Amino acid sequence: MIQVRTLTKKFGEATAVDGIDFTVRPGIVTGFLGPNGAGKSTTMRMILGLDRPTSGSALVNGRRYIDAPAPLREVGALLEAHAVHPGRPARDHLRWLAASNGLPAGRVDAVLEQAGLTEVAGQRAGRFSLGMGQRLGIAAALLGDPSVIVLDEPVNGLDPEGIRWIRGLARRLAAEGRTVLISSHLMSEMALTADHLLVIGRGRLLADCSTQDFIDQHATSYVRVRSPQAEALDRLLADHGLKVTVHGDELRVPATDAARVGDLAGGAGMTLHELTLMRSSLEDAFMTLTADSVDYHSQTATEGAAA
Ligand SMILES: Nc1ncnc2c1ncn2[C@@H]1O[C@H](COP(=O)(O)OP(=O)(O)OP(=O)(O)O)[C@@H](O)[C@H]1O
Repeated sequence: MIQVRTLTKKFGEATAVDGIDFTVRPGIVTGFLGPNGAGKSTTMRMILGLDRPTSGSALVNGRRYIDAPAPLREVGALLEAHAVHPGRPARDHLRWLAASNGLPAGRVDAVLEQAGLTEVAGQRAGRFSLGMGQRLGIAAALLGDPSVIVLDEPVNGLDPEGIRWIRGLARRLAAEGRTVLISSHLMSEMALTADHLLVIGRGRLLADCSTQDFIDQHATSYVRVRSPQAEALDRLLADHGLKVTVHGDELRVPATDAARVGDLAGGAGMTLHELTLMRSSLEDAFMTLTADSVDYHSQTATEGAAA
């Protein structure tokens, strides 16, 4: 597992990561979510020993990554910028990595297969599309059969098929009992991929909970009611203890009260023109949560949209 304790990183006066604490557990996919510049990459780089913490610690399986005797067997990582010699065929790139890290050559074909690159293994990496390049980066991350996998924005720039592939792979790796940490700035993508969410904004941890809890807590829902007798209906619902709010020509009641609204209106002979369950999207919930932590954000309203 990964344990991060009061981890802080300052670049001069600027604090990129501000005393965060979290634990990433095995067997599930943990999503590391935050707007641009929130501190995701810096945190991941500290986990991987590429940046030195200003204070605090980041431990992988109980020790610092740089103290691991065989790092590639312990942690497989895909960072945003990965160095691949453009003239070298994909298979040779992986062979070189395996040899220089004392890993068995047999792993190369195994990870090519896992990444769906067997057919193109002889092609030069420089000719690869973005999606194939990401697959090669992931193949390299899996070379040491690591128990911990860290992927920084793996779906960035990928087409829907590539995104679905990453999602499936992450879930398979977690189901094998591995610890999987994936960063993203896309809430909707993480909601589909991650079991657990760590939400970060301006270097601070804003949420550390299961994806389901996040949805339950942050994605609000209500029932939209329209009726030509709105005023009378408002009084009727309020008389029966329903919490009604009026927004222009619509009434809103809690999501659980849809059937009661229908029953009460029907019983009183009132006409309904609409009875719709409305959900604010998770993206809205994420933007609301991180609104104060975004460096530059547009002024457009994020009013709840229908699911
Ligand atoms: N080497 C560096 N020197 C100075 N500032 C840095 C450095 N690396 C990151 N920062 C700053 O630290 C903050 C966090 O950056 P980081 O890259 O960790 O964010 P992020 O959440 O990964 O965002 P993104 O999705 O845009 O990559 C940003 O304000 C960034 O400008």
